[in-house]
Amino acid sequence: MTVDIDPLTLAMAPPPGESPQDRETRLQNEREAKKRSDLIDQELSRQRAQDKKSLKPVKILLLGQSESGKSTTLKSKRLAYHPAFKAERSSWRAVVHLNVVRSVRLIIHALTEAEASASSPTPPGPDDPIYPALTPELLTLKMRLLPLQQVEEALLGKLTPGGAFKERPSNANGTGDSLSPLTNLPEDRREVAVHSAAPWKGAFSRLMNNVRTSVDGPEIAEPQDSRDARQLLHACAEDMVRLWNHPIVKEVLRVHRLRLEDMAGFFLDSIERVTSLSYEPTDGVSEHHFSLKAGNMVPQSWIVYDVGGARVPYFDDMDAIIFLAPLSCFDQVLAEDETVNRLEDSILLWKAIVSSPLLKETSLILFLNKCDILRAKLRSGQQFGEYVVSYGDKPNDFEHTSAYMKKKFTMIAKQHSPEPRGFYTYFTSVTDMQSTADILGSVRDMLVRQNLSRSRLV
Ligand SMILES: Nc1nc2c(ncn2[C@@H]2O[C@H](COP(=O)(O)OP(=O)(O)OP(=O)(O)O)[C@@H](O)[C@H]2O)c(=O)[nH]1
Repeated sequence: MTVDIDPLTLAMAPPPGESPQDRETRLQNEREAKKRSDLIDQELSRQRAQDKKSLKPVKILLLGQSESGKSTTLKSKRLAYHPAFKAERSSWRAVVHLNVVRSVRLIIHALTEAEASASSPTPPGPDDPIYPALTPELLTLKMRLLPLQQVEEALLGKLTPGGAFKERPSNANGTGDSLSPLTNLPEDRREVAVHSAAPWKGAFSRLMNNVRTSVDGPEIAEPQDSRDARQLLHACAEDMVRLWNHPIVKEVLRVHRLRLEDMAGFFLDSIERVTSLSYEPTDGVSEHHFSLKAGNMVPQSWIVYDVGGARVPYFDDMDAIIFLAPLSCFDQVLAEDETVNRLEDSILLWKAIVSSPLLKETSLILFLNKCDILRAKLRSGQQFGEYVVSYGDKPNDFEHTSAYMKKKFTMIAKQHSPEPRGFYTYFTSVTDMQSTADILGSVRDMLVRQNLSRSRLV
């Protein structure tokens, strides 16, 4: 007969022939070992709870000239799109749309003033504006666009918590014609604007309060009223384009001294694009939240700000800047200015960023990117020194050219940083999602260590 005894039971079994005294000693030892083990467990969970509190999110600013690989970096395997990202996109779209309807409202308001002045029984005084006469076609356009006011309400509802702006001024017939120009609006309503750093921060922090989720959070569906708003905007697109391009409207705006094109959030020249049903906003600051977890560590939250385009942004409180410099573009020129070499432009942007006093305490992480394309170009015989004259006739291979560029970027960081700061470089091909995810993992570890040592925890 066989007895099925598992090895653990066997190991824990009292030794054969154990005396009552030995048994008591053994049990006492076991009780003490258990007590120690429980204490260790308690300490570990206390530390974990403490870490959870002390681990601030890592805040990263993602920068680089257009086409340098910013979006691709964000798409790397472990940072794949997730619900919060979608929610932010749709909120950003709401901000763009809000700016469109708001601009249209201002035009309608100016037309109403022009109409009122034409029908006024008293002749205009010497200081009164002289408006051109409005055509019946324009008056019809104006009527047709009035329903857009509801869109503005819906969008404001989406962007501001708790419908804070329900009590907006409106005239007796409810058309909103009596609204004052933008400059007379309450401060917090003017804030929902784009192309201007400060208002953006306000608008986005409000958005984030509304839509912030974690990686594990639920998917946020676009609300019905916001979808209706998009449909209505789309349906009105043609009328809005006609209104904005109408020569009499231009003249009325001139007399009214309203220069919409100078205002934050000007999108009237892009009505067709931004009101298309498939419009996905790409312009402006977007904020990406996710959390990365390694082994047993507490998940580390990341916030990555993608400013888009080649501007030096105004952000404080960042842990690091990831700057993407595409090395492979040594033989290309800028689309907007064919006299400027793209690699040279990247160096200039780098110089501007590292010299910025506003970002002086932020660590720099340089991704010398598109290394795979650089390799392929050099292998096919493209001569690096022909475009980067200072390179001279050094060997035309990846090792030498990449090392040369690393040295150049490093020198600039050393010479132009207002204060000594953390500086790390990586050669990257961010289309290789796995290796980018690994590099971001190292960046995270490095920043976590940096944060911990700053707060004297290690
Ligand atoms: N082969 C290769 N292609 C890359 C690499 N990085 C980016 N690309 C490609 O370059 C193009 C531009 O990359 P994006 O990530 O869109 O660049 P971006 O910086 O977000 O560009 P903007 O949106 O214009 O600011 C895309 O087609 C990418 O697939 C790389 O390391 N290797």
